[in-house]
Amino acid sequence: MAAFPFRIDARDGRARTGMIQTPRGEIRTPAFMPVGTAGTVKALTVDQVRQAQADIILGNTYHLMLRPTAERVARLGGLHKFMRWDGPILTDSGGFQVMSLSKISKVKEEAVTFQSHLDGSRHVLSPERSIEIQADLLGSDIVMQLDECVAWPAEEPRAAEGMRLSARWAERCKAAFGARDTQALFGIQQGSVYEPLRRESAERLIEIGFDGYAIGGLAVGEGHAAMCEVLDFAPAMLPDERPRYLMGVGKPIDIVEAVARGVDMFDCVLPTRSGRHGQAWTWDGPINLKNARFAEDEAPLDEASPCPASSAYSKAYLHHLVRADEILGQVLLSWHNVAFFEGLMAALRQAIAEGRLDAFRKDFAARQ
Ligand SMILES: CNc1nc2cc3c(=O)[nH]c(N)nc3c(CCN)c2[nH]1
Repeated sequence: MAAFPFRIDARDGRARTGMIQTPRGEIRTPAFMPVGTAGTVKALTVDQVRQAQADIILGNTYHLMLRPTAERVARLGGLHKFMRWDGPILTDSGGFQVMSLSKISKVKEEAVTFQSHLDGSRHVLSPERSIEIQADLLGSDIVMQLDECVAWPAEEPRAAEGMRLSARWAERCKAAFGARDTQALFGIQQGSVYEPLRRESAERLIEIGFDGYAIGGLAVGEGHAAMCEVLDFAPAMLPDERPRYLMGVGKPIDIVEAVARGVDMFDCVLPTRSGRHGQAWTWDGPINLKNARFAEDEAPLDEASPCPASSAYSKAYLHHLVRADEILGQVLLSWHNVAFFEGLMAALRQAIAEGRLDAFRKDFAARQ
């Protein structure tokens, strides 16, 4: 197991900024990972994703094992070659997607069994199979353990049951992963909103030993305030010297507040999904280009941005594309949004390096 070097260059309160060194390139932290679920960051070429300043993207075991199958991706040279992304890729392990997407699924000690949401075919995903898919077949750089993300709200006994199953699966994933030294394996903390469960989960993961530690079980409907309450104690339970990844987060304000509480890595479909529906994220909050007020607005979304989608096209043109349901509208807004999220991460890294994160947080919250 390779504990990729993680250099922390500066701290501001509980926030950290630094860099994770991987065989396929550096990851500047705090980092945002655009989601490339089925081998594509939807509507964008890998060159546009790179130009938007993303260092790492996320792939999904669940989707790729169903289509085109992990074996086919392997026969075609692995996920990096298949999709032409030459930077680091983190893959999620599939359990969360089974619960949120597949029609029928059963969670047992041995494995999760489920029916494909595409054609109803039956599949089995065990901790060992998830590791094989991610590490051997897709060729992921950062592999996630298979876990059970319990639906919210969960009573404490149910949350404890899911957290303990995830801890047992963590053990099996570590054993299946073995001594690979060019790939990393991350554990996932569970325990819902309960501090004692979050602590037990963290202690069990640290006992097993991982290259990085994710905070799972959040951004599942609890809302910003409840998520921040958990983040007031959960990240600090995880090793200070390893990367901490908050899964599925989130809106810009969620990211800002989680960075301030010690989180280093994020992923969310929001920039691309909202872009496909006409929404653009800006420093003054989200806007929807469908709105008539943009019909003759000649200004770009952000003229200071290095991303052409943000600085070279008028809002009037984007309004037209969205109203006409033109594919280019989805492309340009997805591209702008990913660039905006990466610009937010760059601003956070700089604020931490200069010791002015609190001022940044106040200004940002006031403008959203
Ligand atoms: C959108 N909200 C959200 N919450 C998550 C929790 C987990 C979680 O608890 N475990 C895993 N494996 N993935 C999660 C994901 C998927 C991240 N791409 C989540 N997404």
